[in-house]
Amino acid sequence: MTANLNINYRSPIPLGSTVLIESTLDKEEGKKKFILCSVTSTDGSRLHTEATALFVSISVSHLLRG
Ligand SMILES: CCCCCCCC/C=C\CCCCCCCC(=O)SCCNC(=O)CCNC(=O)[C@H](O)C(C)(C)COP(=O)(O)OP(=O)(O)OC[C@H]1O[C@@H](n2cnc3c(N)ncnc32)[C@H](O)[C@@H]1OP(=O)(O)O
Repeated sequence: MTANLNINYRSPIPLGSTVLIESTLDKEEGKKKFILCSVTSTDGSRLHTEATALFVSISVSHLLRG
């Protein structure tokens, strides 16, 4: 489940562009997973977007709690 999501838009992406999206697991602490993500031009020369996210593992009962 997404607990936190931060996105920095560094340069515009022209309509119709093909981009490269890379995401990596930065670290894991128990049920917390910290993810890094970037969107670049396909040759990697231009950074469009970078993001960090925290995902927390949950049980089905967490969803049912509402
Ligand atoms: C680079 C460009 C990016 C774009 C790339 C293009 C690709 C595009 C594709 C995709 C786009 C992205 C798509 C994302 C879209 C997201 C939409 C959704 O995901 S909709 C769901 C929204 N999320 C909720 O509704 C959760 C609501 N919150 C909850 O249910 C709970 O708060 C939950 C599950 C998050 C945690 O609750 P607990 O009861 O299980 O656990 P507790 O004890 O509160 O927290 C566990 C640990 O996590 C930390 N924690 C929790 N929330 C935190 C937070 N916000 N910041 C920091 N730490 C947090 C706590 O401090 C705790 O840490 P300690 O174990 O003590 O070390």
